[in-house]
Amino acid sequence: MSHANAALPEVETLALADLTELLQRIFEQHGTSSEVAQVLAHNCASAQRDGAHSHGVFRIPGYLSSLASGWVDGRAVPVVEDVASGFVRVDAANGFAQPALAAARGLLVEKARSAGIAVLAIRNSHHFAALWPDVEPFAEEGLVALSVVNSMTCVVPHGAQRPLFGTNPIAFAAPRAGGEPIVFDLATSAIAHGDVQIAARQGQMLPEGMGVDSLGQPTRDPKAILNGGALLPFGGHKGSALSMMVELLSAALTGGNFSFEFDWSNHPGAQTPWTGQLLIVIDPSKTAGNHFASRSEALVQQMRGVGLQRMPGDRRYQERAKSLAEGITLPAAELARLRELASAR
Ligand SMILES: NC(=O)C1=CN([C@@H]2O[C@H](COP(=O)(O)OP(=O)(O)OC[C@H]3O[C@@H](n4cnc5c(N)ncnc54)[C@H](OP(=O)(O)O)[C@@H]3O)[C@@H](O)[C@H]2O)C=CC1
Ligand SMILES: O=C(O)C1=NCCCC1
Repeated sequence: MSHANAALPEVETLALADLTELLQRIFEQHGTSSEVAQVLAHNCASAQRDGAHSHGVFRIPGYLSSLASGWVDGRAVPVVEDVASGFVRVDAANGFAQPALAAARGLLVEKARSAGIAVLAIRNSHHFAALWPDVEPFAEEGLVALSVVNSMTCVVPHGAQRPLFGTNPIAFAAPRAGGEPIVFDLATSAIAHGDVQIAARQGQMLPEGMGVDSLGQPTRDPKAILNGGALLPFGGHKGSALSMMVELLSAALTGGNFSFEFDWSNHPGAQTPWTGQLLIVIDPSKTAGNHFASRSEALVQQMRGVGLQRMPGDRRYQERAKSLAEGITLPAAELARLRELASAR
């Protein structure tokens, strides 16, 4: 279905399953195994379905240029190790983080249910996506999940002069009795790198306080941030401390790279950070019996009761419901490019 309007670019609407299948073909055509293509396509289509514009199909060119550069292995087979009662370790073998998580997921859940808590340490991995798809499914199964991943040097630690940290998101998911899981997913930078790229492409200025130029001076110009400048942490020293924690948990604890440790200069086109990821999964029945979901619901109701209009996740769930009912709308030119990429090279 396509529709045009004199003032608006032509757009096309397609079903989630069709977008997923299209993305799977793209990945397969550009050097991934069909197993990896399936996981990445599902992840990327889910982000687009939920209106995550900086981490949906926007990311496809970056995935493909990284694959073409040889920086990441699209056919990597993750190696899962059962290291201790509450710990699972995965070497992603220089592949993407999501297939590594998929390979370890069953063991992780089994351990979380038996021990009450389990930790998954992924190393040697590339994460180029939104983080909430990694935690939300655990909450749908009644578990509480927290994940962190570090990215690439582009954030100046609070009080420092030069960038060191990545944009380092933290995602959390918890079950709730009266509705969709409570989920938040936030970069520890004042703005995600992807949103700076989108603003630069659209010729828009950023709000104050997001970044600095190459001389370390505050700027609202996304191009100045991307060309030699840097981002700032959110919330000054507080976001900076959280970003430091993400580096420690995602890299030092897993055996992955810190955001400043990898050098992709010999791989022109490389865009996927080669780092690590940590997930912690908790079975709330071990401490709260059957009460956790009703207690989290009570908290949500109290928050609504004091006037909260928007919970983290509300926007995504609304976008999701709309996409599932009406289909996913993309600019027709973008969809045409995706279809070209999906056809044989
Ligand atoms: N792989 C990687 O290395 C990286 C990935 N990312 C990804 O980038 C994405 C965007 O991150 P970021 O820009 O920080 O996200 P946002 O600032 O847009 O949102 C952060 C969280 O706050 C919620 N939220 C936003 N506005 C409000 C509001 N007014 N009231 C209540 N809740 C609100 C969002 O819910 P909702 O979703 O419903 O809007 C979301 O859970 C994330 O998915 C992240 O994982 C970022 C950095 C690096
Ligand atoms: O938006 C961001 O910030 C990032 N997203 C994917 C990985 C690199 C950083």
